[in-house]
Amino acid sequence: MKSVLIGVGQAGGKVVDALSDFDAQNGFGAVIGSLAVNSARSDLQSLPLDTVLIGGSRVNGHGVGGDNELGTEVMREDSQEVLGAIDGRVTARAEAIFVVAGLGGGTGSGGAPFLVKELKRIYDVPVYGLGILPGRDEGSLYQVNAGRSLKTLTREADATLLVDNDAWRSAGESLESGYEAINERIARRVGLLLAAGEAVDGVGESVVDSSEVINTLHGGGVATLGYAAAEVADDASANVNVVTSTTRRALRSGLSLPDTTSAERGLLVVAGRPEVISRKGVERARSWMEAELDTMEVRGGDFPLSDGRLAALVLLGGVANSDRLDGFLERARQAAREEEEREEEDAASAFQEDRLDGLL
Ligand SMILES: Nc1nc2c(ncn2[C@@H]2O[C@H](COP(=O)(O)OP(=O)(O)OP(=O)(O)O)[C@@H](O)[C@H]2O)c(=O)[nH]1
Repeated sequence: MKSVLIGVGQAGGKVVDALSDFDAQNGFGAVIGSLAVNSARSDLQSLPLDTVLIGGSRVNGHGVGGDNELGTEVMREDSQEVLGAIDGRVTARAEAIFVVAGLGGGTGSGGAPFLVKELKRIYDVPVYGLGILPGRDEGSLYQVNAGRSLKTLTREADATLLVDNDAWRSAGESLESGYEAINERIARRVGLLLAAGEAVDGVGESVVDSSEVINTLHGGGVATLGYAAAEVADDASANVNVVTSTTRRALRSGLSLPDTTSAERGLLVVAGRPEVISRKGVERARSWMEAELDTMEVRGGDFPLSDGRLAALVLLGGVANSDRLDGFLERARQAAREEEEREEEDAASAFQEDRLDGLL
């Protein structure tokens, strides 16, 4: 799926960089344009991408410090410049635009939904959000910001693909030190999804194409992506169980939004050498996904690759049930309540002090 990637904020820029790099290194050609937008100059300087600095007159290149309302404001004020920079990149070849952001910060969480809305007014191609949810140990400001941002992003975007920052982190890997590794995993998985149907090695029997990705995301809401890979035998007939068990792992333990148990639509992409992909395995895996997700709409297709391993990539659109998402929303609500209580206490104590001042 020929895509233009726009990163907003620090995480957004780094993930777009990792994705563009993955696509270029593999020669897929699915990423046809990229741009990083931020209110922090230093974050932009370290990226090998075209960049736009926003909010210069407000925050002087220092970022918005987690203030997501300010993040929206600076994007609104400088939106013409951002849209101008995007304009030349969304050519007639573009099939989708992805706006990528960490939803817990200020610039990305506040700026991304506003930018999505503007892009949707201008372009006919779908505009998707790729949102990174804060891990469960991140502070309450991150949870509150992400809760608010998720609500607007899912309303504005054609679909919002969520990656929970705890999902693709290895055991023992701290979040800070693990960003690079997490970004590489995001790049590999999302990069393969975008590349499915693009530059492929050889001709498969039923090659997936971009319209299947678009149809799976069509209808909006939250989407999640799962991935697992395994070694394969050289003969497809010996790989029925490899396809089914890899698909099961992708869905049960490889999702970007873990513990998703039902969705409106699904897509199974099996990547590997065409001669080792078992058709029977793909059909069984697809039926299993339909039963597992409680939907009749699971598409399927191959992604011929010369890679020695076989990978299953599952995309779920219109996520209906996810314990992880529910857990996050509860954390965000709780953090918002605590923030409100703190604000009320601050206001009350200021009032008491004012009264005392007046009496003295
Ligand atoms: N996966 C991943 N998450 C990141 C990365 N950098 C930051 N995050 C997450 O993104 C959220 C913070 O968003 P940032 O992108 O740093 O913030 P920002 O949008 O630049 O906003 P301000 O810094 O407030 O101006 C937190 O939940 C972080 O855990 C990264 O490189 N990869």
